[in-house]
Amino acid sequence: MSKRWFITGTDTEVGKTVASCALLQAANRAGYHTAGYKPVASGSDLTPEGVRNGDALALQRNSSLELGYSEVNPYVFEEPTSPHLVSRTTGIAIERAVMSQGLAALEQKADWVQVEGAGGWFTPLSETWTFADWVREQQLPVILVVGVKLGCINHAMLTAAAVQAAGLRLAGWIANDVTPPGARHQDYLASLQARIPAPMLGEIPWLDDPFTRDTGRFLDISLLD
Ligand SMILES: Nc1ncnc2c1ncn2[C@@H]1O[C@H](COP(=O)(O)OP(=O)(O)OP(=O)(O)O)[C@@H](O)[C@H]1O
Ligand SMILES: C[C@H](N)[C@H](N)CCCCCC(=O)O
Ligand SMILES: [Mg+2]
Repeated sequence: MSKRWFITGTDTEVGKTVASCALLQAANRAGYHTAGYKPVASGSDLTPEGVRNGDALALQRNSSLELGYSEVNPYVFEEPTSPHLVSRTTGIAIERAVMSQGLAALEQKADWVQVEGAGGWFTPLSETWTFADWVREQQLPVILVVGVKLGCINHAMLTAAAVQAAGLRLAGWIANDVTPPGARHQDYLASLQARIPAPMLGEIPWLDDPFTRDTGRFLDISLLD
């Protein structure tokens, strides 16, 4: 049985991909055969190889297994907006079955599969369902990435409450420093630690090059057991 995780965040642009790459690096170091998965990506570029999303490419690069692009990212949209909107505009319906088949295929190959969502917990995938509905269907344990800044305590508590209301396990959370530490930084961390009902796996500092550095060392994945 593979270990499976769903990586959500307190918002879009809070470091889910940075933290996902760090988690993959930590799992690689622990000897897992890892695969990253970005089922739905919006905000992508047309390249000679086809439409490519930066998150998916980063997950592909940091997976220990050699994975084809479409294995990592079945739904790729160019416009950087909410998936339900770009799905409507392009006429390409996002189907749960396709998302689930992609996950099942990676589970055949990898013993550690990490799924990155899009935006925050309730990002809509159509007029009638959200990413959270699929996570619930899949019964994935959730890891929450908190972009540490003013406002994140409320967003973290709302997300933790929603995950628990869905009957899912909040397995851990990661503090990601999206700015240089300000005067209240330690107070924010302590406030989050006191309120998020899951272990803090680590803190990723503010870095010049968060995608090219060895960031796995900032996380303790043994806390996920
Ligand atoms: N620890 C960090 N240090 C410096 N910059 C960071 C850090 N974490 C994230 N960033 C910057 O913040 C931006 C957003 O990060 P990232 O792409 O990981 O967010 P995301 O939550 O995955 O966004 P999306 O919702 O689009 O998937 C990136 O430009 C990244 O370089
Ligand atoms: C384009 C962006 N970077 C993400 N890929 C998608 C964010 C969806 C947010 C939906 C919302 O809550 O408004
Ligand atoms: Mg991302």
